[in-house]
Formats: sequence, structure tokens, C-alpha cells
Amino acid sequence: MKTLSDHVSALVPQLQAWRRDLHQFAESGWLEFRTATRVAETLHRLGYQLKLGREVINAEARMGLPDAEVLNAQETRALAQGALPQWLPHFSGGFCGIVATLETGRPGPVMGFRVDMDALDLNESQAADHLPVREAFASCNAGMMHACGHDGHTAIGLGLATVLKAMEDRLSGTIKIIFQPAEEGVRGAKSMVEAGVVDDVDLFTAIHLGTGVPAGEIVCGSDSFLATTKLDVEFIGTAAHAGARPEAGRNALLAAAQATLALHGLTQHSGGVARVNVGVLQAGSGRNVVADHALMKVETRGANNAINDEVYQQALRVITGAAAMYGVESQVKLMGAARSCTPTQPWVEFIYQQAQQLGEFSSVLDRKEESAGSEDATYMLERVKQRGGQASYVIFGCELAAGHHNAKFDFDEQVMATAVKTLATLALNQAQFSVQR
Ligand SMILES: O=C(O)C[C@H](NC(=O)Cc1c[nH]c2ccccc12)C(=O)O
Repeated sequence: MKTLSDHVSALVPQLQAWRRDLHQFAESGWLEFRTATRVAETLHRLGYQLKLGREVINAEARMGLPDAEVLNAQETRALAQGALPQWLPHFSGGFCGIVATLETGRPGPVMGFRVDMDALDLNESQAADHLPVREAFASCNAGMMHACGHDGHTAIGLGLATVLKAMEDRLSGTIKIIFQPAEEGVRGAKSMVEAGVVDDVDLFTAIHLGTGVPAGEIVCGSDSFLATTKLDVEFIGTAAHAGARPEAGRNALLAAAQATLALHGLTQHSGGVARVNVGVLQAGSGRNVVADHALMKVETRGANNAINDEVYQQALRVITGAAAMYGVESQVKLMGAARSCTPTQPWVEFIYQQAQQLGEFSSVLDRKEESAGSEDATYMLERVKQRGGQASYVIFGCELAAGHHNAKFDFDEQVMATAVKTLATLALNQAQFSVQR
């Protein structure tokens, strides 16, 4: 009988091929049309039951969706790049989510695994020393790059599906693998939670590779995610002749500038980390015109939900106040959100114990103080916990060529096999968890 190691070893070239194909045709959040059709086809061929598009994504709960024009143009682009037409209608309009289910027919819990599929809005480096350039799989899509490893996550999800299907007779209960769009900007997970995709999940695991964790190390219960809110702010004023009639104008640029400086002063909180960032500021139309329009892209973060909510409320007051100072109008649009969240200890301990037994890791940790990022998988963890389920977030350390969100980001592909092996082990040994409890 073939062992898990045999199955995973045989899969290594396929993991690389999947990852490199996804990397080359990188697609940003809500635009994962080609990616989603290929994922669906692979899972369908493996024999998984699929739920697709609107079945797994609540339309109203989608945040930060590109406008219809962009969605249409990108769907056309995806088709030209090999998106599979038989699957595309499911995802059309920004519904690029997939849930693949394997019912073993034997009693047992529902296990949920979540991976994300989106790239970042970033141009990939064209430098000759960048491995994806050297080996000819750098992104062919301008302004879209897998610079956070989600190409690897998607390949891991497909690899896990492959191995678990091959070892189906040694599993019990139900396996659900969730392929999520638009993690960047924390926009996609909530819409899948609102569609109910984790409502029946008893044992939930989300993953990330890298994030500064060294190669050979695994963090079994990452708990350092910041709660965050993303907002676009528009200031709408009145244009006027800057020399002849400046008093007739209502200056949107000054309101936005005033708001930017005030927002960056909001980060004091005795309860823990608080952050505000104005990442984009665009205003005005001409040198001699009082600016009648400004756009700001803003995020708030906090060590916990309460801190982030407070900073967010303060930010709204600053924005309204700055608008009032200059007699302009302000409009705030919610573009994304995520929660802070702690994994459940019993599940973290089980993952810890399984990771140690696997003998693949030089260092097994339950948690780690980390550089402060956010993750919308926290919505899924929260929902599973609310229903009494177990949930964790696992980080697979690996060597990186450059940091996350950098134009030269790249990861050591070995980590994919390690991740597949670890996650498959959780599924194969899940009965031990129930017995332990
Ligand atoms: O808020 C977002 O848009 C999500 C995005 N998420 C990540 O970058 C993933 C991540 C979480 N923690 C870390 C730590 C280091 C690198 C990356 C991460 C972030 O925090 O900006």
C-alpha cells in the first residue's frame, strides 16, 4: 500500500507545474477567472463535488469589488489566456470562489481547509536574477503579481485534494477544501462566510506560507492578526478660478490633506497596537483650479476588534471634520475588513503534536510574535468557533527571495509538499483528535 510520503513525493512535479502556471497568469482579487476555472476543472476530474460562484459567495457581502467595466475586460483577458469556457459562467461578474467536498460515507467530522487564490496589484520584477524571470514563469499580467504566495496556497489546495482522494478509503467524515478569492485588501472571506460555507465545519484550518517564519519551522496556531478596516474616502468640493475667485471654490484637496495628517495622529491606544495608513491620496485637476475632488485610500488596524473599531470611528470623525472645515462633502465606502482572532487551543495542540510526529520540521511552535499583518480567514475562524467548532491558522515557514508584497518576492517551492503532507496528516489522523477529547 502506498504511504502518504509516496503520494506526496509523486506529486512534487505537479505542485511545481500548478504553482508556476498560476504564477505566470497572476490575477488580482475578484478577477481570478482563469485561476478559478482551472482549479474547478482539476477538482472535478479528481471526483470532488463542487459548489461554485454564487453558491459559495454572497453577492452583497463582497467588499472592494472592481467596477463592471474592469470585471468584463478581465474576464475577456482570462479567456484569451486559457480560462476554461465551460466553467467561466459560474465565476462571471466577480464570483471566483470554489468549495470542493469529498464525502467519505463513513461517520466523522467535517474538516475545512481554506486557501486563497488572488495576486497583488503590483508589477513583477523583470530583473534577470529574479527566478520566475530566469525560469520563464513571471507574471504576464501588468500590475498583477503573486507576491504573497497565494499561487503556492492554491497549488497546496489542489495537492491536498489529490492526495486525499487517492487515500480516500483511509478517511472518515467529510473533507471541504475552500478556494477563496480576494484575500488581499481583506475583501473575500466575509462573502463566503455569509454564503454559509463554514457553517457545517467542525475542524477548520487556514494556511499561509512564509510571512517571515524561517524554513523548517511551522507555527500551528498563529494568533497575531490585526483587526482591520479598509475605506475609500471621496471629498467633493467646488472648482473655481484660483486667481480670480478662490473664495467661490470649496477645496477638496485641502480637506484631504488636512484629513491625512490628522488621521496619522490617531494611533495612540493604551490597549495595544493601533495603526492608520493613508496609502493613496489623489486630488485636483489643474494648477490654477481650486480642486473639487480628492480620493484617499485608508486603512485602520488594531490589536483586537475593539481597538480597531475605536480607531475606525475616530477616523470617521476626522474625515467628517476635515470636510466641514473646507465646506466640502465626504463620502466613505467600505472596501474591506478583517477581524483579530485566536485559534482554539485543542486544535492547535493536535496540529502541534501531528507536526512533531511527522519529523519534517526542525522547529514546531504553537504561536509566534510576528510582524503585524491582517487576514480575512479570521472571519471563517470566528464563525466556526461561534458554532462550537475547532479552528486554527497554520504558517509554513520557508525561504523567501524577498519580502511579501515586494516585486522580487519568490518562495522555495519545497514548502508546498511539506504543507500538503502536514494537512493530509491532519485529515488521516483526525479520529485521534476526537478520541483524545
Ligand atoms: O490587510 C490586508 O490587506 C491583508 C494583508 N495580509 C498579509 O499581508 C498577510 C500577512 C499576515 N501577516 C503577515 C506577516 C508578514 C507578511 C504577510 C503577512 C496585510 O496585512 O496587509
